[in-house]
Amino acid sequence: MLGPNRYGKAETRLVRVHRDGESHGLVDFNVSIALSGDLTATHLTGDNSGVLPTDTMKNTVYAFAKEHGVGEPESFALLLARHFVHTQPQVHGAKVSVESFAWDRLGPHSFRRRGDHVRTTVVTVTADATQVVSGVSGLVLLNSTDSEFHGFVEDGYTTLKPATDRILATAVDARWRHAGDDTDWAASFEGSLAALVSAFVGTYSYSLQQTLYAMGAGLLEARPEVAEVRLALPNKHHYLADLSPFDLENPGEVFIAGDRPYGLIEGSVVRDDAPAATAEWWL
Ligand SMILES: O=c1[nH]c(=O)c2[nH]c(=O)[nH]c2[nH]1
Repeated sequence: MLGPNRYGKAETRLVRVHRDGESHGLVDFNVSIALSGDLTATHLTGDNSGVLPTDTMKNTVYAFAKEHGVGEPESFALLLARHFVHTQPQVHGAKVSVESFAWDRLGPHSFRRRGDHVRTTVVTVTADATQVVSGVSGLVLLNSTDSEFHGFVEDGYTTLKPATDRILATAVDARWRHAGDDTDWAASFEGSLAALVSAFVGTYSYSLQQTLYAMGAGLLEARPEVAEVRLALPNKHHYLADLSPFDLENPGEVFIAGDRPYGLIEGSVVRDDAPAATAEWWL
């Protein structure tokens, strides 16, 4: 028997220049589309009469960018997802994911790509439900103090020493599910990002787990339109360098930046009256 399936065009790279007057606008997206529905025939017999080519999906991205312009990633993803569900009777669900790369303005038509985090969105549309998830990935944060880790379980294999002052660093991968599908997406994203960062900065931490909860709760407090936040926080370990062979003291000043393995702390923070999710959306 054929199990769950979907298909689409992954990673359509779109750059849209808005030439409205002297000063150009620039939008830089990576768009992935996945459609599901009545697709049994193509899998079992090769009958493609219900298959909208993935090539067409790519074309639709570029044509819509011209016809409708491109604003917030959530709005563009909603436009595309609704288009496929509403115009293709055999398509019952559309998932559109967008990575948005930020460019800082250098002049009226000059830009510099911002090197750090990527803004993300995943929109899922079916006949009777719409779900919008926004997020950020690759947001690297570091506190050089105000972090301790001790009181943990010690068994026969434990060698970790308790830490009363350590570096806490992570690359935030956060997604948050909106309660509705009509929000000021730009303000919501900027406010959510600011809330995550401010909780990381402002939390005196006894574990990355505690910081994770503070970040999720901080976002929910700041943004009433958000129902649930999921975070994946790699613990970017920094090891105090042993300088004693050289008769040098090292009171939390020289560190070895670890690469792997790394701790991976994951969790969600959800409003107690949050509406149920209508599609899978874990990271
Ligand atoms: O914040 C931390 N949480 C852990 O669960 C953990 N485990 C570990 O070895 N170091 C840390 N740090």
